[in-house]
Amino acid sequence: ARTRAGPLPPGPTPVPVLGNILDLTAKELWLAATQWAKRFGDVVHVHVVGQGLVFLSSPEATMDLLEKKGSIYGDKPPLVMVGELCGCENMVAFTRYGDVSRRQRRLLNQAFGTSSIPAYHPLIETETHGFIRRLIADPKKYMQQARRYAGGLTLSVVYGYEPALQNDKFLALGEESVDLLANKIASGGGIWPVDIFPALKNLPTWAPGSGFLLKAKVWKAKMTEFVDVPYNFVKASMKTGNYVPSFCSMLLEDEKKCTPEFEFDLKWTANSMYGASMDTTITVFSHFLIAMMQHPEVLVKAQQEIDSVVGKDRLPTFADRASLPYVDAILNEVYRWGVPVPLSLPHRLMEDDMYRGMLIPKGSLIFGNVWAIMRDETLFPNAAAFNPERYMEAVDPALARRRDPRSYVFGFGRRKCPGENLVEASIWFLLANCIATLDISKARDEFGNVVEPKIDFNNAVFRIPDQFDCDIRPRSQEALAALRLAEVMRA
Ligand code: HEM
Repeated sequence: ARTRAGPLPPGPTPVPVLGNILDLTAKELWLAATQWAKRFGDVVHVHVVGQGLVFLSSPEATMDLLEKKGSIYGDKPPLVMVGELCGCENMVAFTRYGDVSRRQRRLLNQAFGTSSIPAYHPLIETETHGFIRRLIADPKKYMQQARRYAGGLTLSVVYGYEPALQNDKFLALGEESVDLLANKIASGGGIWPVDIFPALKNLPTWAPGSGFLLKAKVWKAKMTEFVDVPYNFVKASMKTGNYVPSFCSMLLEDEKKCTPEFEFDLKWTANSMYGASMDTTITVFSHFLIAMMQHPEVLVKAQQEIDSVVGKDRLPTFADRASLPYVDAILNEVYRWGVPVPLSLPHRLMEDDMYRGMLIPKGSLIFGNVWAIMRDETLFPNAAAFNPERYMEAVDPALARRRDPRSYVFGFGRRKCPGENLVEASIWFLLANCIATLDISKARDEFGNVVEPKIDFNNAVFRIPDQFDCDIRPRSQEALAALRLAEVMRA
């Protein structure tokens, strides 16, 4: 048993009753959290209406707590509305730490461990080249195209489902469910009045204020449909023997294992990946576009690297990766500079814990402040600048690990992003092929004047920029021919 002794970690002075709720309404909360870290240190405690929040803003603190003590820092908060009422309690990102979450992680590790990733390479190639072709055809709609790419890649990797070119029904269902989840069910961190006053869930549906119960019923039906429909598609296509290998088919192959419990875990785990891959992928891609627009010299240097290693008559493949260090440096710097999920996702602490003489109380929500670490001047001199050259210098392995953005941008410990290995392949391939085939620059107005892109962030969880102006066009006729050739060779 732990002793409840010691002061709480320092933090901004709470307002009576409301706690620090005023501090938390700030846009880009990670900026405020980083200011607190400068004033109070790398472990900051804040409370909101009785809920403790702890922000960890250094590699040491995230490592010591979220990683090394992962078994008590791996829970998620109980969410009555999101979990119980809307049926999302079995989505991987919301499952409480325990048997279900361990079984889900086992499935994910099996299907997305490093050794399984090459099996997905053909799917990644198809989806990426299709995306680039659509980008070239309609560059103004790059955001929409990126959503379609992220959704299509996930559907094909998870269910072996290749979306139709127009009005695909699974993509439409996916969009609707993700929108529901992100903007309705779990907006504002997923905290509803019923989470603070659980008795509200017993309100009769005629009572004033019970509207959320009716909403939950409709939303739950939609989420369940999105869990069942693509899963049933895999099962049906496996029966006919005509199917593309996928996360689900790989795990369903051994029929003896197919107990109802196994299938329940599998279909919820599969579904969780759609929402988890959408905004994250789009955020990373957007930061890549912004970086290339703002640093034409970086794009040119990477294009020269590809031209000299790969040549101009074909596109980069996974086999070229080791010979393209500058492309990898760009990938690193896009992760570091873009900081896709700046406060990661909160973990719930399961027991009182003592750290450097401070008490971190059971039930606190713990945020890894990835933003603060990625902007740490001692690790990254001139941290605000996009500069891939910083990853071209040789440094000792320990320092390389500390500066590797993958140690942070995919989250921490027992909840670390299970899609990391897949992303490592798919985003690398996307960047390398965009660099090989596209010119990306600031847009110009009708008089030919450069339009400075307006970059603004309005999402509470992802550092996803609002739509900005950007000029995307094919780099050359040769690049277009190489793209056509790659697609023909596959067909
Ligand atoms: C560049 C793209 C991506 C980034 C930056 C990213 C980042 C993250 C982060 C920061 C978390 C929270 C980890 C934590 O709580 O400590 C997370 C969780 C998760 N990610 Fe990703 N992710 C990406 C793509 C994907 C993809 C493609 C998939 C699936 C194929 C995926 C599946 C998941 C799942 C299921 C979780 C929940 C894990 C849990 O709570 O146990 N992610 N991701």
